[in-house]
Amino acid sequence: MTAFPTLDEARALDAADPLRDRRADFTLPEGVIYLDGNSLGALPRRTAGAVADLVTRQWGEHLIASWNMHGWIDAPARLGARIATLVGAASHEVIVADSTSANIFKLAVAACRARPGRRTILSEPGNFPTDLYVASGVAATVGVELRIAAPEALVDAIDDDTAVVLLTHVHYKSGHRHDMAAITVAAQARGALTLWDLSHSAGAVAVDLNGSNADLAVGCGYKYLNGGPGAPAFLFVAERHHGLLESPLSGWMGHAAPFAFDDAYAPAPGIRRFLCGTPPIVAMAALEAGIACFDDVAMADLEAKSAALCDLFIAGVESRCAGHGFTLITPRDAGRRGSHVSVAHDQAFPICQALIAHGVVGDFRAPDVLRMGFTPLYTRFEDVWRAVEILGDVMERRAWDDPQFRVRGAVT
Ligand SMILES: Cc1ncc(COP(=O)(O)O)c(C=O)c1O
Ligand SMILES: Nc1c(O)cccc1C(=O)C[C@H](N)C(=O)O
Repeated sequence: MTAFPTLDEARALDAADPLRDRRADFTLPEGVIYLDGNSLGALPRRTAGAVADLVTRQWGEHLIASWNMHGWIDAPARLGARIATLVGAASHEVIVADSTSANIFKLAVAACRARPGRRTILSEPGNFPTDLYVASGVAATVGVELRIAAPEALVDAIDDDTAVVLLTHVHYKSGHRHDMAAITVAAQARGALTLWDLSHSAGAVAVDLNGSNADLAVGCGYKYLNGGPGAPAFLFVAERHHGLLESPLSGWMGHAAPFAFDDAYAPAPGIRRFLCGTPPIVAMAALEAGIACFDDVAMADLEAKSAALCDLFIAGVESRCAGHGFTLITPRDAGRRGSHVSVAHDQAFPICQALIAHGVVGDFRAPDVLRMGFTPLYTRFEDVWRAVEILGDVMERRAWDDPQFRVRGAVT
């Protein structure tokens, strides 16, 4: 077990952190330790100005001319190119569009149709619900079956009937990170395609889609990319599949020449064919501001800080909170996890609520998981240290054992 440092030692880690100045790019409320950036990223300082400029000057003054004048029409590809640098893709392989759920649908249908005769989509139990729900919808749409295999049995479950392997790279609950390269090799050896959900990886850990020879990927804009609630998502299609895979949502923005207004659909030659309708430009402006927070950030620094923050929290729970019934469910090996740490506890819900009341915002995931997200751009080592102290205090005083902390809202 790594030793838990003193507060001064945690502060020394912050002083030596190459990303220490990045926190100033965000608005974080006073007195709150925000450990939920893996669900909703914090507000970048530049976002309000960027959105205000878009609304008042671009929309308000330049109106429809802004599609050309302010590059609105290019926003999906421009933002995609920026995200590409965070996930190890080429700039023309990523585009911003729709929601993660809708993008899973588009790419999974396209993948199944690109593997005719194959009868299964393979995923894992406990994958993020939307991935499984959309996969069953895709299965019904294209006439295949959704097959579920436990993580340790996944590779062996890939066979000549598998059209696509749909996995979340970093598991939303446990934080477990799949070996993208190894699973991709195994899938491709059997002729299957891989579709990775990067919602909990992009902007949190180093992702190397092309280094892993991945086929397809999707991811969220509102978590580590800081695009704001409901931000548009992104999708990746490896260049070798461009021109071969077709979107089932053949909207006009994915047409080769949208402004030719032809009756017949002809898909754009590259990644743009995976657009459907008009991009949400106001939300795009917020996402662009969020992604700009990664300018000049080395992915290696991000990955190293994520690992160190998670290690610190694990060490803290296991020393300061020992004997209080927590079970670590996140891998200890930094290479096998993302940027959040989860512990199981039979009172996880009220403990989470008590922590929030004491200024530490993490989240609860049913049935018994307390999840803490460590966003490398703005979480300090001191924050993790204090969060552990407060958790220890909440447990010692049984502060969680209060009826007010058992009240559940619609969103947990
Ligand atoms: C792994 C994963 N995929 C997808 C989503 C969400 O998709 P959507 O933005 O379509 O709601 C989330 C979080 O909500 C997630 O954790
Ligand atoms: N997308 C969310 C929402 O609309 C409301 C509340 C939470 C979310 C989330 O993003 C949940 C998140 N994907 C998770 O990993 O649990």
